[in-house]
Amino acid sequence: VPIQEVDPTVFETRFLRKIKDLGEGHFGKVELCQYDPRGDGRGQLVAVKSLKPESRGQLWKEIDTMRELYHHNIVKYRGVCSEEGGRTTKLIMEYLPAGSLKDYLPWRKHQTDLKRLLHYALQICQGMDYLGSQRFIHRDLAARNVLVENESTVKIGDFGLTKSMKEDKSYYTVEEETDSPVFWYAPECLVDCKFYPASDVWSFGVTLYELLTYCETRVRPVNMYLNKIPGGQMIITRLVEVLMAGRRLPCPPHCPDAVYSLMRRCWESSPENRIQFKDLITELELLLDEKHGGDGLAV
Ligand SMILES: CCCn1cc(-c2nc(Nc3ccc(C(=O)NC)cc3)nc3[nH]ccc23)cn1
Repeated sequence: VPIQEVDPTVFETRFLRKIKDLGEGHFGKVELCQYDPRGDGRGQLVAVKSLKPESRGQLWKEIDTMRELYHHNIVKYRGVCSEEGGRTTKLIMEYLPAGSLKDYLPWRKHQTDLKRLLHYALQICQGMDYLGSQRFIHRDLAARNVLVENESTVKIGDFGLTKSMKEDKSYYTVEEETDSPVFWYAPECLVDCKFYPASDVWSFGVTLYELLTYCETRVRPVNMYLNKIPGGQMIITRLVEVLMAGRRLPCPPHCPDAVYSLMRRCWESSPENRIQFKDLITELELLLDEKHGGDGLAV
């Protein structure tokens, strides 16, 4: 009898055992499951993403996106699990035990020095530079979407809003208005609903701010912008006014000037003036480079 060829990317519902919820969003949810086809309790742990039925079409776009991405700093696609008749499909990914930067950093503040924060920043840029090279725009880069594999490796862990640019376009125009992460959005996204690769650089700048503040909720972007908006009533137009007036998130406590100036170069008003991921990689490597005796990090 010919050996039965098993496609390792096809997961059967009957062997998926739910262990706990990992994350919830407007999209749906991500659960920790054990995939145990042998039934010996030694199956692998996987992260399983399922969407609310109305956004099921979106999940297939996310699956097709993840299938094509291979990079050390992008969470690995494992496969799909289709319930009976493909009514509900689930995306199977590698499970990262330490959770997102938002789960991890506040608890590990004292074991995470500036050098390690910048190493995380470098890895995020490497993942994003690769994503851009595949002509994808992420549109939701934030600390909550960066997962921690271990204390030396982080990966971009969610592609729910990622879009590929049409061949003739150099940006993506938002059709549906989902409850968007406006505090990570560049002005052109808020005003014109246009997303350039440079829009992801803006979001990286906000993510770098989150890193340097260890994702402390007291100083998280929404609080910092809200107290800049008169009356605290947050309307997108108020946020746009604050940004158009040149206001930006403040330099985090103990953040070296060299690092804050990188953030500011991510927050140039016009997309074409912003630093690019490949240059952020160079700058971060310089700051991290021993040869410079870390003098670039003089606070
Ligand atoms: C980012 C928004 C969507 N999302 C993705 C995930 C996810 N989480 C994890 N691991 C994880 C998460 C949380 C915790 C925890 O203890 N929290 C208090 C521990 C481990 N591995 C993943 N692989 C692929 C996706 C994914 C969770 N939410």
